[in-house]
Amino acid sequence: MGAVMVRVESHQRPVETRKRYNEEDRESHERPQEERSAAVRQGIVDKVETALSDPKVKSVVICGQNGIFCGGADIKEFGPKMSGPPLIPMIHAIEAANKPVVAAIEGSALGGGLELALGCHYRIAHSKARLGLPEVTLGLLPAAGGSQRLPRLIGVPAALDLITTGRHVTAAEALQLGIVDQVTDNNTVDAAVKFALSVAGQSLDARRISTYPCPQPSHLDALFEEVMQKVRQSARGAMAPVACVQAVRAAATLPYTQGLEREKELMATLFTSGQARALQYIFFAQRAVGRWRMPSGAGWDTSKHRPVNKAAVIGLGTMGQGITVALAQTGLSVVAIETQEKQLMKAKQAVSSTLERGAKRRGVAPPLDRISYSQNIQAVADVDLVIEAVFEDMGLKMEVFQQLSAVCKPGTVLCTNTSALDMDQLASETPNPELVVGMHFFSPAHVMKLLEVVYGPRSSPQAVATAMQLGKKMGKASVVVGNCRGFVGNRMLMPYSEQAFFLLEEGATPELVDRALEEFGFSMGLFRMSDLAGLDVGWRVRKSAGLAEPREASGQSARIRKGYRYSPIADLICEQGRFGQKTGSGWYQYDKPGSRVARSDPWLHSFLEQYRARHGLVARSIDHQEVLERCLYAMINEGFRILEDGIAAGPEDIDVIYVFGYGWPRHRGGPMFYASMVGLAKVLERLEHYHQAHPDVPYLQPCSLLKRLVASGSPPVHRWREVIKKLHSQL
Ligand SMILES: C[C@H](O)[C@H](C)C(=O)SCCNC(=O)CCNC(=O)[C@H](O)C(C)(C)COP(=O)([O-])OP(=O)([O-])OC[C@H]1O[C@@H](n2cnc3c(N)ncnc32)[C@H](O)[C@@H]1OP(=O)([O-])[O-]
Repeated sequence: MGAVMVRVESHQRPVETRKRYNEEDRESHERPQEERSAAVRQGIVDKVETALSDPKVKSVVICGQNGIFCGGADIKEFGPKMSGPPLIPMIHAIEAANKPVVAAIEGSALGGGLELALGCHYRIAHSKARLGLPEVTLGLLPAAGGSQRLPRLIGVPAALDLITTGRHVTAAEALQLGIVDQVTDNNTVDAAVKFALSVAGQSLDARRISTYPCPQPSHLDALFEEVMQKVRQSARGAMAPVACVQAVRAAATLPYTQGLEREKELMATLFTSGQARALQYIFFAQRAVGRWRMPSGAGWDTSKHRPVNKAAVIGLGTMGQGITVALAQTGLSVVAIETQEKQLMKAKQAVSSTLERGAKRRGVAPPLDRISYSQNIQAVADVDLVIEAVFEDMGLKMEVFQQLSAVCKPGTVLCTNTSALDMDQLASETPNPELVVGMHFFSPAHVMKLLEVVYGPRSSPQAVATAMQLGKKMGKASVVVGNCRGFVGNRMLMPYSEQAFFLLEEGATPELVDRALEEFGFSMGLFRMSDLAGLDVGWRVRKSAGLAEPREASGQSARIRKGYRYSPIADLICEQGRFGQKTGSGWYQYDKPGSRVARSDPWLHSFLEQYRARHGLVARSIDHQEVLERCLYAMINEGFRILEDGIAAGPEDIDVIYVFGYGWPRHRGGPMFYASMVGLAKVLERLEHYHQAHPDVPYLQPCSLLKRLVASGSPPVHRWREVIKKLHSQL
């Protein structure tokens, strides 16, 4: 006997076994998750010990199961008391072995999985394998020696990049970096066994990474200062990226054992932090939204999607161009329709250059030949799915849907990219409203990860399943939501921005509000974001809602709409032609139209003072706490209304929407998770406080679902779905 195989059972089962698993591993699968993970570690310890003590065994191969090496520690197992053998001594025992131990890496070697492989003497990877230390994305750091071994193996700059970003690298890049010793296209385990036999009996002194000196770049201190500054800036308050830099610094400046101690200390500051819980919540929320369900009960596991091999985009404005790029990058054939010739030529150029840039970055050929352009809607006769992205005007969209109904083959799924119009009204323009759904992309559509898939009262589960499958193919975080004004994301944005406008009336400035939101972790505060998106977009929406009509310049009625408080400030500066970056001025001023650097604008400050004087408003000092409570709690309150209305099935849906589409800081878990962290009773009390102060602001009136959750003892966020289900069953 030569090489012995130690097989690692992973917690992520390939797709086909997720729905069913065979009898023999029913026993193992029915054991609690944490017991299973502890058993995996115990299994490795036992098998390696046996192999090392068996004189017939010359070398050992560690491999995974189901084509996956190991996705790391079991996130579900994280808690105060973890059972079974700890990772670090287990990996030390492997590294100290007197027989070669080779890791056969297939699928993923991530986190603790890569740390296990770094403890082995050699690493053989399949060409399709993905490797990385993504702990920072979970609010943690590589805590099984990874932050000490990786810098010793590949150098400080490369290790800093992988550990502070958590990005996965391909096997090819891992070979180039020196993480793996060989890459194979064939059976990895066979290749590893062959390799293990070939190195049997050879000295292993030079193969124990923890004994390596850490390469010292000449400008070590300057390098760490520069990286720490960059990391602090992009982290926007996230703790883990900073701790990752400190851990790698320990590797570069301390002996291995002391570095390992430092790694442990830093991990202890992160492990139970609110941020780690928020990031791990989002990890599972991203997977939970894939298990979508409609109020009818139909869902991901009961609805088969229609095959989509050819898709069409109608209207090649900014959104249409982004959607065309995103579709072409999936390998689909795309028909791009634009009736205006000039716009068609402009769009073709923009789409081609975007695809060329993307292909160059990925080192592949641009899929330009997959797209056919036409001014004639007849060209979509043989497509499987259409995404309409024409100008946001109901009349125009209804016309397009009438034309599509006449042209498209039976069964074609018709999707609208509207962000505010009633998609069910569009469905009425077709003989098959069951085939109509919303696919609400976010600009730029080929970059932004979020996709709201909107079902109307007549949308079929199959049409929803088809849109969700296409969203997955585009690499989107796709969330199924019901049809209502603004769906989920934009609907919650209304109370958020309304409060910000009211705060300006009461004495705040755009700078103060934005600073509070950016310190909270948003990449951009509301006013800077609005200037980027264009103030005319929101103005058009307020006009179509009958809110923005100009009224006489002073007195109470200018600030009342439909009996409730309203702030016309944004409408008034739009009337001045101030639409933000695109016009060179908005809530801030910019050097010239199109420039992105926002500077305080004295004109806007004096405009606010005159506005307050005209309406008899007295400015008062407003602190960051009030800005956060009013803007975020009003948004959260609307989130509860959305859950109550069944427009979103659970808090995870809302949180994934806000993290992937609205810049909500990921390390804060999303608006609903944040509410659970703050404490629902606190959120309710503060809303009641502000509603009492502003009884003419209905968005501040606490939602009954929030009251119900508080009354039932504020259950943890992952239990809200039960309360909501019970609520809906009683309705
Ligand atoms: C000491 C050490 O330093 C530290 C402390 C650590 O090691 S911290 C841990 C570090 N490891 C990670 O960050 C890797 C996280 N996982 C992934 O990135 C991906 O999963 C994947 C590996 C690239 C596969 O993607 P996939 O698209 O093929 O399938 P999936 O849908 O994502 O996953 C399939 C199923 O497996 C579940 N799952 C995946 N990884 C898991 C993990 N690490 N823990 C628990 N569950 C996990 C997931 O929730 C889903 O469950 P369900 O939804 O079916 O119920």
